[in-house]
Amino acid sequence: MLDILNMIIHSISNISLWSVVDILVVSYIFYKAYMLMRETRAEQLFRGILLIFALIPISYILKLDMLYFILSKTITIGVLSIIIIFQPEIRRALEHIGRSAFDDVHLIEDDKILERVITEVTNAVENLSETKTGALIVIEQSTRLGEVISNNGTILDAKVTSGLLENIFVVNTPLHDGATIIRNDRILASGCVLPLTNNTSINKKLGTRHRAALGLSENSDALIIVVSEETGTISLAVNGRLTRNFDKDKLKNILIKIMQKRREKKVKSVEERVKTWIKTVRRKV
Ligand SMILES: Nc1ncnc2c1ncn2[C@@H]1O[C@H](COP(=O)(O)OP(=O)(O)OP(=O)(O)O)[C@@H](O)[C@H]1O
Repeated sequence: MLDILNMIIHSISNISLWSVVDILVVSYIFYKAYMLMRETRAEQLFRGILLIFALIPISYILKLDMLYFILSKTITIGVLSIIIIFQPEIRRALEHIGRSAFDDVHLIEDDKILERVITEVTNAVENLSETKTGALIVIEQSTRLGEVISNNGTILDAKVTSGLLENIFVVNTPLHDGATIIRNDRILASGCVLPLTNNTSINKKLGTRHRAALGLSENSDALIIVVSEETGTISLAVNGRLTRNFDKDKLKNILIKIMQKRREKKVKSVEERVKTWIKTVRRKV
């Protein structure tokens, strides 16, 4: 016991300033990773890994050779298995980091243009709902959806008008199947295949159109509007949540609000970055 105590005291007395910085950086990364995984199925697994990480040095210090051997091997094999099992979560986390690290390019800056685009979209949605024409409309924000578009999508690059949107979804026309994607004030592509959600708690009556909307909202910050072919119900999927029973005005207000908020967040973060940069330069001069 005295040996162990001596070893701990010796190790602590050998800690340098760089080791402290190292520990702080690693702790910060672990904290951020935990925050990203919170409330996902990876959370419990992450806790398990932390426990194993904590037990490895303890088993080493206490000379529990068998336990130490098993735990260290578990970590090596475990890391590989985690990458395979949690590929969607890891991808989402990396996209999230990428999104906050780089400037957003697909946000409508001008309020008049934003209002016009959303008015055209919501007018179309109202008419599609009245005629019970199934539709899936994606409004891109900062997550680039190029990969989704290249999945069978047909590039249109046309001005957003309610007439064109309604026309796209007319049954038995070539582009009515799949999603239509709007980038800025342009209808970028139609007939796009979206990723389906794995969420098992979604209403069993909802089919693949709604599942596709929810799936994309889990993987991006896009706003996805669904018009049900069966009931004409208007739904909106945002950030992994599907909200149903919108009318035109409610939909218009919420879309404008979310898009303006996203833009303010961007302006703020750019301002903050510039301010920090100026402060650093001043300090150095
Ligand atoms: N992965 C996908 N990406 C884009 N669109 C899809 C995808 N899967 C299905 N769809 C669209 O949804 C249509 C099928 O809708 P389905 O009836 O299964 O969905 P639903 O959620 O019950 O909607 P509705 O209430 O309109 O019937 C397809 O014809 C296609 O246009």
